Amino acid sequence: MRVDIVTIFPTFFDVLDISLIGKARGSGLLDIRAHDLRDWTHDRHRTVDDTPYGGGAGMVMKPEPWGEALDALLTPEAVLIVPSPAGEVFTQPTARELSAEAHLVFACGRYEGIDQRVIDHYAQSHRVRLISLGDYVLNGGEVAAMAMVEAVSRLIPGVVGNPASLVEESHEDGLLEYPSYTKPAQWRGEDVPPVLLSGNHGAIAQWRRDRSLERTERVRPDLLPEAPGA
Ligand SMILES: N#Cc1c(-c2ccc3cc[nH]c3c2)n[nH]c1N
Repeated sequence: MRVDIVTIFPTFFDVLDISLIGKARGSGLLDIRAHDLRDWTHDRHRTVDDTPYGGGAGMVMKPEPWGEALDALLTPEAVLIVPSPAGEVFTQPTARELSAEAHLVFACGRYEGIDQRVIDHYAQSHRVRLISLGDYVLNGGEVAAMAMVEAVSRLIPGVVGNPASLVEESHEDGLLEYPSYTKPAQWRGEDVPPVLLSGNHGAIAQWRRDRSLERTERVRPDLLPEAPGA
């Protein structure tokens, strides 16, 4: 998978050089490139923003640099992802969907956002998705893009060593994951649940399912599957 990220803070994505994603980049599984939007400006101050038409506080990102950048980076099959609080909320199904794509291009806005004509222009020729990380306000699209790149990349075969570890995770089966334990068997007077030491794999699987349902009912009842006939 190729991922291009356009931002005025390209060094923000240096962290993608480490850990599993860094290894996947090294092995060629992932081709992730961060680009400085200002490389597509032509004035002495490398200007990327201007005052909003209609007045109001803040600045809006100019369309010209974005047009030159996206013309240079978009391929016909690319999905253009614009992190935005006005977008669809990013979920594990969204991550799985995007992990099947060959090319993702992230347009990370700042200030009050990107001139709407950029989104409208590329929607005529490409799949464009406005995606929100959640219902809270960030200062720009970079944090959201980073989260999405990690959530999508880890689903690509070969990026995470043991694919089985992707199965029993929160949200992968639509529920929150069960609690996990490791050695020592006793710690500060607390014991590991005995069933986990029993070697009875059926009982362990059932205990884990019960804990997952219990946790989901308590913390995220909205994730519970509808009762049949509800
Ligand atoms: N995704 C997402 C966002 C944002 C966001 C995204 C882009 C820009 C550009 C200027 N301000 C932004 C906020 N806020 N909250 C979210 N969940």
